[in-house]
Amino acid sequence: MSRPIVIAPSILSADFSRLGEEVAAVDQMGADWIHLDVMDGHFVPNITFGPPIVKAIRASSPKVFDCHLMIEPCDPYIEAFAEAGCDIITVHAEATTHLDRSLQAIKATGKKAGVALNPSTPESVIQYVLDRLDLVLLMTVNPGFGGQAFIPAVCDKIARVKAMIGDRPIDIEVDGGITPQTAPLVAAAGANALVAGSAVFKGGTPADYERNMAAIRDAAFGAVS
Ligand SMILES: O=C(CO)[C@@H](O)[C@H](O)COP(=O)(O)O
Repeated sequence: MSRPIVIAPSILSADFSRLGEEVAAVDQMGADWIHLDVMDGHFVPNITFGPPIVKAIRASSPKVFDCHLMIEPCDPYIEAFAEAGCDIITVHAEATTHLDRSLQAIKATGKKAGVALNPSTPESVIQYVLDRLDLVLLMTVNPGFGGQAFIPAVCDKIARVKAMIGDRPIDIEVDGGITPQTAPLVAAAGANALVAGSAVFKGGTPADYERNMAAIRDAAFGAVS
């Protein structure tokens, strides 16, 4: 059975000087999840924020906090992100030698577990951990920055991952270059959770966010209904 379409604004494109307000605005304007991009300047060439910021914005929205850890190592920080209020914690397969152990560590906190794959990483790396997963995040850009161009070759991988997971209740999330133009491609291939940063926050007002999220959602629905 198909999973519901989820729109997850990436706060990487929000105004960081008003982060709490920005999170509340996308929540009230239709976001299903809030996507948190955690970058370490080592696994990816950019640095964002850590558990104290997550904790500080937790009160701004009751929605699912969907935490994408672009950090290496990841295991030493899982508990801190769980305690800060993340609901889903996703680690990169490329950032952990022992993926199964990292997923067990997430599950031990009581949170949902996800694995992210860079565009060039084959989907076979998740074959033996499928039963530990709540979410597979397929990067549609190379991680590190917002505003990059969508990589269409990932659509084939989305379809292959959908076939691999079968009836398991696992969300397929995509992240990078998602717009009303690319949303139908990923939704038709089998993705149901769509992360978007620049395409949601462009314009800069809550009314823009509402319109931008609705455009992405409508485009994705149009491809699957
Ligand atoms: O994880 C990342 C980048 O590494 C993303 O979440 C970006 O923040 C998406 O930004 P857009 O491509 O939608 O602008």
